[in-house]
Amino acid sequence: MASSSLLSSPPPAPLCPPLPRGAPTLLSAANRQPLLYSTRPPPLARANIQTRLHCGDANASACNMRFLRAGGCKLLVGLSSSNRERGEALRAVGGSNLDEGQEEGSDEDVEDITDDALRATIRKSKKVLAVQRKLLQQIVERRELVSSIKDSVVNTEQEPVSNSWSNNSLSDADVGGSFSNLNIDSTGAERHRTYNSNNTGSSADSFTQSAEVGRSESQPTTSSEESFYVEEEPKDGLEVLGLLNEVDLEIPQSEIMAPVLPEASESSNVKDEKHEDLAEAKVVGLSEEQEVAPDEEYLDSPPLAGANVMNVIVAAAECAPWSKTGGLGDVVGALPKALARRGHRVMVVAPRYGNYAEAQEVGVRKRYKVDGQDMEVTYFHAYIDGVDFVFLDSPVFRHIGNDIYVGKRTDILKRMVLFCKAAVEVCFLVPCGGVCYGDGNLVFVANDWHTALLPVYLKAYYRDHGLMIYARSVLVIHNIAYQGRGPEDDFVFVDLPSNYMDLFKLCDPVGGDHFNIFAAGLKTADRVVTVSHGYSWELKTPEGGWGLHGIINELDWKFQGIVNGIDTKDWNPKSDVHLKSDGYTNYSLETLQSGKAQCKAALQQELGLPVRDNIPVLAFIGRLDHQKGVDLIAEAMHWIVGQDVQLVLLGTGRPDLEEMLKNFQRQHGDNVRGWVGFSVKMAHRITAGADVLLMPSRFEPCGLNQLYAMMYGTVPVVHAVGGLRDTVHQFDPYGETGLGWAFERAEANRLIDALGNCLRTYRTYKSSWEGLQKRGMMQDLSWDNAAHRYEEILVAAKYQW
Ligand SMILES: Nc1ncnc2c1ncn2[C@@H]1O[C@H](COP(=O)(O)OP(=O)(O)O[C@H]2O[C@H](CO)[C@@H](O)[C@H](O)[C@H]2O)[C@@H](O)[C@H]1O
Repeated sequence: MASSSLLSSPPPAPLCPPLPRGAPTLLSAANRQPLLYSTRPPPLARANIQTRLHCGDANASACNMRFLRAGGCKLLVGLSSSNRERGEALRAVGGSNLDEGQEEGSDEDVEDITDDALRATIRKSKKVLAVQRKLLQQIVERRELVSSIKDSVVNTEQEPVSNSWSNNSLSDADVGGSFSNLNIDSTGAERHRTYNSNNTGSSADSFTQSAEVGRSESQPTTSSEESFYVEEEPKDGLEVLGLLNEVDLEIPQSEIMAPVLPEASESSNVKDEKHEDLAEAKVVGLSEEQEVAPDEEYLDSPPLAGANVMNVIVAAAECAPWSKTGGLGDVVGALPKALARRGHRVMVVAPRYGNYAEAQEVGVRKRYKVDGQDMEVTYFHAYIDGVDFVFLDSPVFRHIGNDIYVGKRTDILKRMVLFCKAAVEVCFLVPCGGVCYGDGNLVFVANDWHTALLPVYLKAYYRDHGLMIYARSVLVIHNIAYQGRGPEDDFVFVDLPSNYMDLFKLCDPVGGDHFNIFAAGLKTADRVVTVSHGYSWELKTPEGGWGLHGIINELDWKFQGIVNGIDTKDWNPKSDVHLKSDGYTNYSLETLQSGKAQCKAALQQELGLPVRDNIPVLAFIGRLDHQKGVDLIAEAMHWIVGQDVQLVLLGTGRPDLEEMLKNFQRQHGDNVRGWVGFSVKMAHRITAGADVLLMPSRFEPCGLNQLYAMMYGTVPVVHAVGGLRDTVHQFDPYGETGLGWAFERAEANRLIDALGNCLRTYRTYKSSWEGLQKRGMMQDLSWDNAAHRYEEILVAAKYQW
């Protein structure tokens, strides 16, 4: 067994010298301020990060402190001289987190600072307390409402004639329906909670939910126990106020414990404060003069990860919108934002393939050895939608653009070696918002074979040496067909001790004895995820596991499927930026018929097809390769062109398939368009303008296009495999249920059967068609559900030893 040979071998020397924990090692070129890390992982993200600043330049220091305050840090301010300007600068940052640590500053300065700091802290605390008070009020009001509802129900049963409900025109649905309870999907998994904002006041469920906001998880929901909370209020209040009176201005617990994200914009700050406030909501008694009008904005905060808040670093070869060749880029561009919305501190690390306007150089440089050559990496950073995007710049990545996997096998391998070596250290090197992530409470999320070396490096360079022992790794399988296979000699490139070779060795009928990067990553990661339930099952079969099924079966205990979500900001017909010109229009469920008809006409016009509203427009979007089954469409072409339909294909990939697309257009110019290329704009426009999306994929780990299609009222016809089986439920004309057509075998005649039924429904059964469209659009396909599932995996990894 690979693992036993690893254990019996002497620990290999670290190839990249690890950074000693707790040492002030990292200097940002811009600021050159040593950053100290906490030596124990805090219970919550960044709970006890301390940073010591030496204030040379007043404005720079103030600026740094803004960052640090936004990052929830406790500042220990070292004053190197006293002057008015510096005092002003310090006041400008609010100073609520200022601490002692005056090395040479005058008492006057310090008093000013501490006064301001005290005032700011009190102001902030008042705001927090006001929100908490409002929450309690809501709890009480809703409890009263619920008990009055219960009374009414009892009265109804006792006095059927004088029914108080009928007076209020409230049905049963009104009582429990404002909060749609946990939706259970076909696998029995919890899907989502949704609130009906118009009706929260009358919902028992919404009452429970609101009450939970102000409680720790273990706290019960019965009314007697709720009153227990109320009785506890004064004690909490005293605790909070006591904190304010402490001379050394320790940060109030509410600030320390809350997940806080670095400052980027006003709006994100407001959101962060909301998180703080609600996460730590405890009720305190306030005197009249202490009362502050609660800010309504604080109250509609999304659910938090609570005590599960972690530091998460997502590493991937591509990240939309900066780099994307397919679904991996989409996932890496969107999932981190959903995790950040839950309160985690989240970073995405990706190579910098071009000049990205949003990202600024952070001034840190580091050299790594790859194949005996020194390669320098510089780091660029942008903070967007609550996520730190860190791009690694090196000549080997530069100017690749979207041709991410260009070059020889060994060139790609070396790029990924460099990327993974640098990515595993990014938590020490890049001061996001002024503070590095550090290695406490940290989990890396690696994606596909390109970053499967990251869990291996984490182990070989660090954990085997007693370093980064609290950091964990999760590996996500987006597509097992690409594994980073090569001859065993490739091992020299990955720069690992020889006893690690066992992890990479694989023998299968396809590759014989070979070197396999995905295999090593799967064995080393603390948890493994794949992107749908269907695919998680298929991966364990010889047909679906592509040689890795044996390993996947062995690691079943740490393996799970989570269906991808979609970025509902990017892919939303209501707001899609690509539908704002050239005759296209945004539309919603309410304007579906007119909006979609307009988009269809605009698409036909843009592609030079006859503009006809009664002809069904079929579409295919995807990589042109064996996986996507575009050749099945080719086989069915003779039938398709006889159906009075229009067909639009957008794709790039294998040259022979690209040529095939061009030929389709040449041969059937009146009805078929084959667009060879990669165009995000066209992908959006086709999704909006088409009536039907074809996805005859031979295998499909999850598939995003069918999800996008359903969001846009475009009905999918798919091969029932992997994530397509999970997400496209077969239309049942009798029950008027289902979302599209899913055929059982990847064969042209099956595709023809399914498409035939689909076209018949489109032409003959208009109301059924509309039902299909609407059911698709009404689903909650957002990443928020999946992010919750990922969070469970991250926490499981955290407690994995
Ligand atoms: N020519 C073109 N022009 C513009 N856009 C194009 C395009 N070709 C493809 N795209 C876009 O690329 C994405 C493709 O995503 P998919 O999930 O369908 O497939 P992919 O196989 O790349 O992803 C892999 O990873 C994802 C994420 O986990 C899994 O869903 C999937 O099953 C797995 O194969 C979509 O956003 C699509 O619009």
